[in-house]
Amino acid sequence: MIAVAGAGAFGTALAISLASNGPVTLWARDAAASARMRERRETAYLPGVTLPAGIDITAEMAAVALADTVLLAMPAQTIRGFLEANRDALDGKALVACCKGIDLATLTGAASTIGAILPGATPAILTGPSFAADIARGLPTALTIACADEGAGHRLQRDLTTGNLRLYRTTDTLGAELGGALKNVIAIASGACIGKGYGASARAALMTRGFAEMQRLAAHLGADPATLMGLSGFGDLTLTCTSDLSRNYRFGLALGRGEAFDAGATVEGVRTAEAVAHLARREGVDMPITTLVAEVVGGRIEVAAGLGQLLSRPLKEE
Ligand SMILES: NC(=O)C1=CN([C@@H]2O[C@H](COP(=O)(O)OP(=O)(O)OC[C@H]3O[C@@H](n4cnc5c(N)ncnc54)[C@H](O)[C@@H]3O)[C@@H](O)[C@H]2O)C=CC1
Ligand SMILES: O=C(CO)COP(=O)(O)O
Repeated sequence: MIAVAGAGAFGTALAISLASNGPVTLWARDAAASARMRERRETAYLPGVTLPAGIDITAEMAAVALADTVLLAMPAQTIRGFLEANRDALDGKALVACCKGIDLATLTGAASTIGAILPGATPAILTGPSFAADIARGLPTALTIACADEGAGHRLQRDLTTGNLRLYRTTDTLGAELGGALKNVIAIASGACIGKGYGASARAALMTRGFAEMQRLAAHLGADPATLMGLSGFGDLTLTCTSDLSRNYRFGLALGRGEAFDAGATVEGVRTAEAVAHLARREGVDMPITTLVAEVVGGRIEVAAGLGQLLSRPLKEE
């Protein structure tokens, strides 16, 4: 039995896709929102999409406790608190983190966070190029399922593959969680680049050098370089840095244009930029683009001055 915890855009989209395989429980933390979704079979997160009958929408954690696999589809900064608050319901299960960010307090990704809080659980990561709006409409994509336990990884790959989601398997949870988190920061930089009017050539250069620093940090921390080259790294970076459907990219666009952005939107790259800037400094890894994004979103430097700093760095080998 599968449950999805978090009934925002992504959790609901995943539940819709999984419901084509069998019954799914979708847990929303807000009881009133849960009741509304159950009654109307729709959500403001996915306009125009009807929730299939196979999704059981609930605000009861007891319903989640019945599942053997729980997908965690909430913002990265909330995962730790959620796990701590629901230890009894979640321990011993396969917990598949679907968030893309680094925890600001611990500077770790979700698989490490799960392992630290619930030693009896099996941590896994589901990540890769996948806009909720696409998945909810049944459009196809391919994702990475990462689980250090090979047997559990095979089971998750089988159980979470659907008619529109093709899953590739790896045991490298570190590489998978880093790819998904780090690309959001580069997506903000890409949006700011376009918003400022620097053009597509500059964006391609930023994406490429951004990818170089993603790979540098991942290799330093012990991830498999091949993971970064796959769906969770290169694949998602490409999508998020080039599409208006990405909130991180659109947030960057607004920054570049000097416009305000929806304060309630989930823009993972903001806090992850700050977390990764700390991590890079602590580990002695050179990450100039991520560090500048942290400075820009923290309001300590303007986009134009940031680009000036990048261009005036000492010349080096590629
Ligand atoms: N929307 C998308 O296209 C995709 C999103 N993701 C990732 O999924 C994660 C969630 O994003 P979205 O669903 O898009 O965000 P969202 O803003 O649409 O929804 C967030 C959901 O998390 C819930 N939530 C917030 N704080 C919580 C807490 N403390 N405890 C429990 N639940 C809490 C909210 O009530 C809401 O239902 C993010 O890490 C994002 O990077 C990954 C792939 C695609
Ligand atoms: O991760 C995503 C697509 O794979 C979603 O990107 P945003 O969070 O920037 O909207």
